[in-house]
Amino acid sequence: MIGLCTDHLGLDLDRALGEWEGALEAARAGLLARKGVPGSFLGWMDLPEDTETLRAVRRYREGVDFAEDLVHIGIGGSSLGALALEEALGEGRVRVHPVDHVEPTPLKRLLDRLDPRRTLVHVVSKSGTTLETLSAFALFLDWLKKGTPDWRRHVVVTTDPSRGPLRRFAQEEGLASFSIPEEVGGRYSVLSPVGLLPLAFSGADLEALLSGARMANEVARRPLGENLPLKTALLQHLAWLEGRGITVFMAYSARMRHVPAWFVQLHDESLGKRDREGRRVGTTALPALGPQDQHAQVQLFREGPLDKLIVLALPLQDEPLVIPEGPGLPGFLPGRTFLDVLQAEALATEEALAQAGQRVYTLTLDRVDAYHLGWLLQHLMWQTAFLGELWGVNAFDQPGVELGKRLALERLEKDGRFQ
Ligand SMILES: O=P(O)(O)OC[C@H]1O[C@](O)(CO)[C@@H](O)[C@@H]1O
Repeated sequence: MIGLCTDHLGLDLDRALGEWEGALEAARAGLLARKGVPGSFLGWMDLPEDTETLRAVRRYREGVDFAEDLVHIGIGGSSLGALALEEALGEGRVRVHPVDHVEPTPLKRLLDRLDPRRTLVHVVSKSGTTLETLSAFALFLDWLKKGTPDWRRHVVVTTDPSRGPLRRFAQEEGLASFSIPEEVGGRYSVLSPVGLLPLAFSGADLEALLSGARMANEVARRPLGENLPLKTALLQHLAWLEGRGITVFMAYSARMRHVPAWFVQLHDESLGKRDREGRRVGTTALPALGPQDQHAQVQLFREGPLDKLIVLALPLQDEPLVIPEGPGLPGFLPGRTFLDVLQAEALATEEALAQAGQRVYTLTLDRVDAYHLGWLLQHLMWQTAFLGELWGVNAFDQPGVELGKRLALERLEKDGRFQ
C-alpha cells in the first residue's frame, strides 16, 4: 500500500482535516461534478480501467518481432512519465532510448549506435505539432527510410485520436497508431499508450500498473479520514498558506530517480497560473533524490530559507542485500542490509529537516513495483486536481507556455541562430 507518515510534520493533521473538511469536500465535489463534461480533461481518471487499450498494446507488441531497441520520441507529458516508469520497471527486454531534446550530438550518437532493421520508433505528441518532437521524428524517419525497406513497420504513432498532423500522417501512410484520448492532457497521459507501449516492449507488468492506479482512484473517493490525495492536497495547501513557495519531491529510490521530474511538470504546469480573480498562484516543485541530495541540496534545505514543504517517497521493502565485511566499515554496518541504510538515512533526513523548521512528510510504498508506481502516479494526479480546485485554477491547461513556442517559431522563420 501507499502510506502517509506525518510524524515530523509539526502540525495536527486530523485537526486540520476537521477545520478544512468543508473546503476539501467542495473541492472533490466540484472536480467530480465536471467528470464527463467535454473539455474538462478528466479522462485520466478512466485510463486505469481501459483494459481494451491494454490488450491492443499487448497485441501490437506481440506482432513486432524485430525490435531490440525502441526510440521514444516525445517531450514533457509525452516523455517524462514513460521515462520514469521505464527506469523503475523496465526489464530491458527491449532497450528504450528516450529522445526529448534537439541537441545534435546526442541525436547523432544515438543514430550511429542503432541498427534501423532492429529499431522501433515510437513518436508521441498529443497535439502532433510540437517542434522538438516533429524535428526528431523527421530525422529518425529519414534514417529508417534509408536503412530498412519496410520502414512503415518500424514506426508507431501515439497522438490525438482524430486531429493533428501526426494523426494525418499515420493515416496517410497506414502506420500503426494509438490514441491519447481527447479528454486526457499530456501530463496526465502516462497510463495511456504514451507509457504503456514502451513498457510493453521493455517487459513491465502493465496489469499491475493499472491495478495500482485503480486503487488510487478508489482511495480518492473514500471519506476524508481515509482519503490520501485529499490529505496530501491539504498539506500542500497549508504549506502554501504559510508562504512556503517550494514543494520538494525527494524520492529515496534510485529506480524512482525520474519520478520527481515527472511530478515537477505535473505540479508546475497544472498549478502555476492565474486564478479566477487573475492572481498569480502556485508553488514551485523541486526534484530531489535520496540519498544523493543529502550530499547536495540538503544543506540548503536545512539552513537556507524556511520556504519549503519536503515530501519524501520511501520504499519499505526490497531485496535483502546485506553489507559484507569491508575495509574501513564501522563494526555495526556489516550484517545490516542496504535497505536499512536507505531507510535510516531517509528517516534521519526527515527528522533533521523538521528540526530545522521545514515542513516534511513521507509517502511510503511497500515496494518499488508496478502496482505501487501505478498507485503513486495516479495519487499525485488526484492531489494535483484537488489542489487546482482549492487554488481556483484550471489544472488541465497551460496557457503560459504558448508565447515561448510562438516566439521560437518566429525566430526560426527568420534565422534562428544565436548572434
Ligand atoms: O504531447 P505534445 O502535444 O507534443 O506536448 C508536449 C508537451 O508540451 C506542452 O504542451 C507544453 O509544454 C505540455 O503540456 C506537453 O506535455
